[in-house]
Amino acid sequence: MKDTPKALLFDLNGTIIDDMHYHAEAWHHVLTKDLGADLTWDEVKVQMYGKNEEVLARIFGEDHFSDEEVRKLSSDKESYYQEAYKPHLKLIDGLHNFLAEAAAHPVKVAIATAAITGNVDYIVDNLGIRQYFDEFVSADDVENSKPDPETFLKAAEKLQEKPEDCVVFEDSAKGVESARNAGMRCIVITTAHPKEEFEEYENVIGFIQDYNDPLIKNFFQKDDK
Ligand SMILES: O=P(O)(O)OC[C@H]1O[C@@H](O)[C@H](O)[C@@H](O)[C@@H]1O
Repeated sequence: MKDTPKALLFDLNGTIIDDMHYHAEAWHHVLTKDLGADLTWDEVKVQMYGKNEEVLARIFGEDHFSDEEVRKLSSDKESYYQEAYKPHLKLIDGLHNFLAEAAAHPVKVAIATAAITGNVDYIVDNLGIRQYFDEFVSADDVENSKPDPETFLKAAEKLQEKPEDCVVFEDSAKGVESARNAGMRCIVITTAHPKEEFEEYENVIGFIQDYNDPLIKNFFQKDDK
């Protein structure tokens, strides 16, 4: 790849694993069945970005729930999600090879996600991939989640790299927007959203369907010369 980055920042949900459908199901259950909100499946999907407390505040208003209620609703949502997704837990095709290849190159690697630390641990430890990551930034580490740039800026800071030396891997428009706000280039994986949804983002440098794409196969080519 031209201008090989010094750091790779991976979003988690939809980017490392193809699980956004299960987040949508869990949110739909909590919001419509447990809380009785009048929201369609598509409306739930539109609201489903950022930290869990941000999702709840967007839908019900800032002070609608107490902190305790927010914690309980968030924990319910993650329990539904983890139980439903567990039988399907697997890395997106080609990612294991790409992470192993990155480990053999002078590039730092982090997970930078809107998910809570409990979900990061659940995914990373069940898949046995913790050793591939130098740092983790989750919902619990930031004041404002995506599309705010804080998640990606914090990851760059932890890795001691500049935003322009980072490449972000993302699957959602709000995530790409967050990377843009952080001044970072972005490769979009089209697991959950088609290419057309990203037209307005000039920081997108490529689209992949999975990590067997030629863009990924040739990622470190310049280094190897
Ligand atoms: O930043 P990521 O890894 O794409 O995570 C996004 C998702 O993280 C989940 O934990 C939230 O409950 C979802 O609402 C959100 O969409």
